[in-house]
Amino acid sequence: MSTVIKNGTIVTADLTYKADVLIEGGVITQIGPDLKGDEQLDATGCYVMPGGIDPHTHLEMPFMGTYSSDDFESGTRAGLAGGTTMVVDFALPNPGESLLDALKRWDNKSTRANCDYSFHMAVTWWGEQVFDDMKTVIEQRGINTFKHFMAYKGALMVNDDEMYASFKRLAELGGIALVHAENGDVVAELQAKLMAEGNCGPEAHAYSRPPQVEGEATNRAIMIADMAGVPLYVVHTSCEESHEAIRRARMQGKRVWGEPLIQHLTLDESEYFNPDWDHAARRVMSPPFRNKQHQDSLWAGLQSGSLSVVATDHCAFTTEQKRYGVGDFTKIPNGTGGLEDRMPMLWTHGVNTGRLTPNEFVAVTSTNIAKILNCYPKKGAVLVGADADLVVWDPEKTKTITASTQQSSIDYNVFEGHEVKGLPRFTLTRGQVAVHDGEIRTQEGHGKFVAREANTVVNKALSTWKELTAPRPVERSGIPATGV
Ligand SMILES: NC(=O)NCCC(=O)O
Ligand SMILES: [Zn+2]
Ligand SMILES: [Zn+2]
Repeated sequence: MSTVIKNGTIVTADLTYKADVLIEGGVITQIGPDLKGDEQLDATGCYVMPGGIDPHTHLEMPFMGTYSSDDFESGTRAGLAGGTTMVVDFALPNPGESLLDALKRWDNKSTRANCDYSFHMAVTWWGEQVFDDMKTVIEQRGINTFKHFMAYKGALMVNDDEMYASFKRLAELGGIALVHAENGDVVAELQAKLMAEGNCGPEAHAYSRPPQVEGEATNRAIMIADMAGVPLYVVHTSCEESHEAIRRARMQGKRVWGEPLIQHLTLDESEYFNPDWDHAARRVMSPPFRNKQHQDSLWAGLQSGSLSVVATDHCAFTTEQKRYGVGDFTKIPNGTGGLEDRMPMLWTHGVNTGRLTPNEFVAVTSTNIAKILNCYPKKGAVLVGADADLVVWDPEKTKTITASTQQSSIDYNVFEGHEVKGLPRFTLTRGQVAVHDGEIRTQEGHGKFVAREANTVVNKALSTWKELTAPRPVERSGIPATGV
């Protein structure tokens, strides 16, 4: 069966033009005028864009004594409802667990996905087993991205020596390092101090994680990555201090990318001062929301290209789960949702305000990350041969975000009450219509794993440069070289 999207305007990261799109067998087979298909989708007045890719989700994640509430079924359904057609989740090994055993658990959970997905592998401890497993994960499982938590001391955090060892191994294998950049030692001290002083509420979560802890860790990760010779992707960049480090590194030619979240772009720290404990705790995430100056910095980064991708870090906990931290903010499970809202919120606050062009919107929600992760143009493109992961975007469609109509399984929405203008008319996952003019038609289990090869063009360029500039002994006549 074929499907044709008619009368729309195609918007990619670099082009805008009128054409129909024909889809057969889940892929785009023709782009041009007057195409015909068995099923017709009317895109009059709409943009036809690559579906969103959210490179940062935690679905059914074991964390802080519980599991995040959206699983691969509800999470990907939420994504599709908002125009996202691929998610990348983090496989987290327990201490001492092999990377491959952790992946088996993620394989089992992801069988329920409604859209395509991939995994990043987390390095949560270091040893010979991890060193060996990394090669298998890259070469046999098609995962080229490895995350390192510089925070969550006593749980997921790795130290500098572990991080350097892992980064060097990644450089050797052609992988990409990811970091959650916060100084976990300083955060732990600040948490203890605040609690001892009677600062126990959700606002203290923000006090315990000032921009400096993020700026310091981002700088450190950039320098360690540079010494190891590995490309670096900094997740959830929330503040000027971290952005500044990324911006400077990029200007120096270092291979570094930054990923702001839609939450940090559109919500601010005043949420934590809300007199309602539940309201504030529901917004506890790391890094915390910041002030307007930091938000302006993030927007400017997207405009200028010093920041590359907008994600969600979707990690949704119910109010009941958040209440584990009543009386002790350090026990509030960290995380917020956003999968359904990322694209409409970014369009509303980015494109409708003139901060982003529609093409830049496509770049930061889909194409840039597809290139970084090495799944372009299968994903992130409107091209013949690409997967038909598409969103037919109606720039006139409006709604007020509310938990009562959302797909996510939690009982609130951090964007509750926000008006958005710009929403999907249709969302297609490999050619299958998952959202049809407001009606959800997702199919559990439709999603397939997207394998991604290592040794991307960026890896190759960086290793060529590092080889060229490697320290070399100076040949001196009459003095024999020694050493092992
Ligand atoms: N971000 C957050 O608060 N929770 C999810 C885990 C992480 O990414 O740090
Ligand atoms: Zn994180
Ligand atoms: Zn995360």
